Amino acid sequence: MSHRSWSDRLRAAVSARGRLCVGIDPHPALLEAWELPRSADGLEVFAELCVEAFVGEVAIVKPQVAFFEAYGSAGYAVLERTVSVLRHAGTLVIADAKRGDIGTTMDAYAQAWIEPESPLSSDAVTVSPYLGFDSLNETVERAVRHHRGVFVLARTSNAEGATLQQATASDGRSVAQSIVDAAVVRNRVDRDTVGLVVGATRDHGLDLSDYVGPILAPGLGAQGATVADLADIFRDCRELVLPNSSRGVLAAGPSVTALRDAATRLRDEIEAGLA
Ligand SMILES: O=C(O)c1cc(=O)[nH]c(=O)n1[C@@H]1O[C@H](COP(=O)(O)O)[C@@H](O)[C@H]1O
Repeated sequence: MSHRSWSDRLRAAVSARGRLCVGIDPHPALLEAWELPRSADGLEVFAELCVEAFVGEVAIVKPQVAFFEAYGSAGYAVLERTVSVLRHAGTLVIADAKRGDIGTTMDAYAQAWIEPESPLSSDAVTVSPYLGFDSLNETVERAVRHHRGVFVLARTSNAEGATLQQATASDGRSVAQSIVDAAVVRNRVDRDTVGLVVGATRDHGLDLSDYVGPILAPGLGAQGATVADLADIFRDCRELVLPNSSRGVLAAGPSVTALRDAATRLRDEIEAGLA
C-alpha cells in the first residue's frame, strides 16, 4: 500500500471517491448527542461508527488528534486503532496534529505520525510552519522517504489567523504567501509532498498560480463555508482541493446510515460544484 507514492495514492483515491475529507472530531457535545459516555470507551464507539460510515465512500478521513489526546493514553490507543483500521480498509488518513517545533524536535513528531513502524503512522499529518518553513525540512524529507504527505498551515479558516498570516514580511509578501512560495519550491522536487492548508471561510488573498499540490480546505458546514464558496475561492486551482467538514457531517450521527448519507451527499455536492 504505502510503497506507491503519496501523490499516486492521493490522486487515485480522489478520482475514485471524490475530494471530500471528513473529520473525526469527537467533541464532548457530540459524544453527548450520540448518547455516548465522555470517556475513552465513548470515543471508541464514536470512532467505530465513523469508520463504518465512511470507509469505501470517501477518499480521506482526518481524525482531529486533540479530541483523542484529551483522554490521555487511552485516547491515543483508540486513535491508533482508528488510524490503522481506516488505512487497512484503503481510506487515506490525515492525522490532524498540527505539530510545529524546532527541526530536531519536529523530526521526532514526524517519526510518530509518518514513520511506517509507528503505531500512529498516517498517510499525512498537519504541521505548523510558524517556527520557520525550514524547521519542517527533516519532516518533509521523512515524508518523501516513506511516501507520505505533510499539510502546512498557510491561511487558516479562523478569524484570529489574519494578524499573523497576513502580516507583511520584510520582502513585501504576506507571511502566508511566503509559506505558499516555499511549498512551490519544495514540490518541484517531489510533487504533492507539501500540501497547504487554506481555509474555505474567506477569500485567501493568495497567489496559488504556481502551486502544484493538494490544498486541505477546512471550514465547510459548521464554520459557515459552502460549496459555492469553495468554487469561488479556489476557482483557479480546483483539482486537488480537499474540502474538509467535521461537525457538519458528524451532526447526522449516531446512525451509520445517516452519517454515510450526509458524507456522500456532501461528497457529490462538492464534485458537482468543483467540476
Ligand atoms: O488543519 C485543519 O484541519 C484545520 C485548519 C484550519 O485552518 N481550520 C480548521 O478548522 N482546521 C480543522 O478542521 C476541522 C474543522 O472542523 P469543523 O469546523 O467541525 O468542520 C477541525 O478539526 C479543525 O481543527
